[in-house]
Amino acid sequence: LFFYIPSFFSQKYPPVKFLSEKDRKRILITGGAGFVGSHLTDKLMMDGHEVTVVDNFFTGRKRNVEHWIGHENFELINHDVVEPLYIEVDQIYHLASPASPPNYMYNPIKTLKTNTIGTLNMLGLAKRVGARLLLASTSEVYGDPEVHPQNEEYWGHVNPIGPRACYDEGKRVAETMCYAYMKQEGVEVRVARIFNTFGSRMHMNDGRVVSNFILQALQGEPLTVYGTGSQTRAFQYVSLVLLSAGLMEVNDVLQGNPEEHTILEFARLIKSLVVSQSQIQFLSEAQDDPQRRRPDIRKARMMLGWEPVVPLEEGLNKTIQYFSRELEHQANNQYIPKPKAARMKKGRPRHN
Ligand SMILES: O=C(O)[C@H]1O[C@H](OP(=O)(O)OP(=O)(O)OC[C@H]2O[C@@H](n3ccc(=O)[nH]c3=O)[C@H](O)[C@@H]2O)[C@H](O)[C@@H](O)[C@@H]1O
Repeated sequence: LFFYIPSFFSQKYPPVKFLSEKDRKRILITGGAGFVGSHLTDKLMMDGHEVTVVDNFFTGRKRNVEHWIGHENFELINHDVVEPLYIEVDQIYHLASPASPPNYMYNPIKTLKTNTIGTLNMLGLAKRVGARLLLASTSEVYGDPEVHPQNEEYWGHVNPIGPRACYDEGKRVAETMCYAYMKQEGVEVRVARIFNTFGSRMHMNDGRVVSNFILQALQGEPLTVYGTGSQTRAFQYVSLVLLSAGLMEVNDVLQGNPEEHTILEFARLIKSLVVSQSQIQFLSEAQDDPQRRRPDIRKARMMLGWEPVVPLEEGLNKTIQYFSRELEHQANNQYIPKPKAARMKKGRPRHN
């Protein structure tokens, strides 16, 4: 005997707001199953919109959005943005791209295609259906910056043939494409330059510093500091990025937490939050590693009333809890991956 149980009886979803036809938008999120994209998916779903996630699952994971599968407002499409996409939408959040240095350097040509052809495809879609498009850009467009802190007007200092170029230059030309489509075709575009972000749903093998240090500290392995550790970053907890939903209303604002730390300070902080006996191990520095980075968020403050809401330590503690659960989960599955050796290869010495 076969009983049909409609999915709304058997499935529990996070609560979603009801929006009238007029207020409800059809929103496409490329890279919506990734670390940042899946948090944005949650926010826009809970706000009551219809969300279509497009992901090729190179670094994104179905697990990150599985709690929405089957919901009438949600759709998940396994699709690579390098191929054109024909759907009807009102807004596009274009996040698709590997983001961590070891991931984007794994296949630089593919990273370039994703950020160039992928962005052209999404702008073409935006033009065709009259949708507004937000590009998730990055502080990496500044390269190894000569101006500190970085603001919206700074043009950056990028090595166009270095190991990071596939991503840095890919995102730079993606920004250029957005403005060309705006000026030439009248497409409404928004560019958000997002600074170093961390939080739950980062992949264990992500290779960025926060997930590496937390996993190393939790597993009693040495924390791998590249170079002297005197290079700086300003880290924001992922919930902050979600305010970028508001960025659909305001143009070109930097997004980040202006609290700047050296990587060595950061290693010590994580060690103490985890209460870990791990050593700190110094490895050779990564080529073209930006030495100082911090956003000047005056414009965001003025235009959005925007402030970092989650203090660094609180965000780190939440992320530590997330990775502890991940490790337990993996242990139950008998498979404990080590954080990826994320070091970038030093290139051939340059002749100066
Ligand atoms: O978030 C950003 O604004 C951009 O910058 C990041 O690049 P990066 O800042 O180099 O991010 P990490 O790989 O987390 O490295 C941060 C610093 O920690 C160092 N690091 C990294 C990993 C590690 O195990 N040890 C270590 O000392 C790196 O050399 C670097 O100086 C990533 O490329 C992107 O996710 C993003 O677009």
